[in-house]
Amino acid sequence: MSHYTVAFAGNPNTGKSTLFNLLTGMRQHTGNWAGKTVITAEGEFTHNNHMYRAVDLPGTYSLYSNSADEEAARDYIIFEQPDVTLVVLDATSLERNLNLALQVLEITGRAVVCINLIDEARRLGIDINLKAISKRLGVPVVTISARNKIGIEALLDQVERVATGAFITDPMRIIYNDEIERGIAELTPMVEQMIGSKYPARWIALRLLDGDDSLLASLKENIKSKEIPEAKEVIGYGVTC
Ligand SMILES: Nc1nc2c(ncn2[C@@H]2O[C@H](COP(=O)(O)OP(=O)(O)OP(=O)(O)O)[C@@H](O)[C@H]2O)c(=O)[nH]1
Ligand SMILES: [Mg+2]
Repeated sequence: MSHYTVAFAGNPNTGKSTLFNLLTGMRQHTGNWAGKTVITAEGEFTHNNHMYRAVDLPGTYSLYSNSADEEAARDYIIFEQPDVTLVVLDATSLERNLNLALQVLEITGRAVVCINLIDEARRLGIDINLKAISKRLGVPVVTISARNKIGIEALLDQVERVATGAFITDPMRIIYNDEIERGIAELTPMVEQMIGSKYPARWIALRLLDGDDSLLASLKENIKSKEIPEAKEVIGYGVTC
């Protein structure tokens, strides 16, 4: 039996813990207000003879180090490198929710996008073009209702395909303006040299250009490389975004 780790990421209140509880049989606190999951919870489930460790991350609007929750979710995805990051989106506010999905895809292609609350979207007459979204994002996209237990098997099939490598993803990557891209192109090889190729160098370079010294502090803590410089040595090196 293979073992995989699946991390649940998403905006607050998108039903991550509802799905987590359904799959693991656990009782993570759920409810209709944001910020309930403050501590990362872990549980287990099986699907098609594979065993999964599920990790319920705190809900975040971004991975830009604006809060302890964002730092925790960001660090888990970067340093723990789950086999699959399951991005849970609210079908009734896709535009806002997709922002986080794009950020996750900049860090890892080992992702599945799960559009939850499809029952609510249907009630509101929202029509979602699943094929188009999936093609654009380059990873499997599935609609579910965690509360009504709809679409769960199909979701787990896609998680399995990404976990086992049966689905080779082609994650959408944002191309920034020339100045930022030049900064990224200069910094990325330096980042790779500092921390090796195991980590998402392009994304880290982008964040360093943006002055994200919390990320630099996490790199220092998680990667015991003497080559990681002080924040002030890197930040201010490139363009101001
Ligand atoms: N209509 C509908 N409501 C849902 C569905 N899934 C979850 N909910 C509701 O959405 C609310 C938020 O669910 P949670 O599971 O707590 O959301 P969360 O993403 O863990 O929230 P945070 O921990 O704050 O990030 C709860 O009231 C759930 O009952 C669904 O498929 N349909
Ligand atoms: Mg939660």
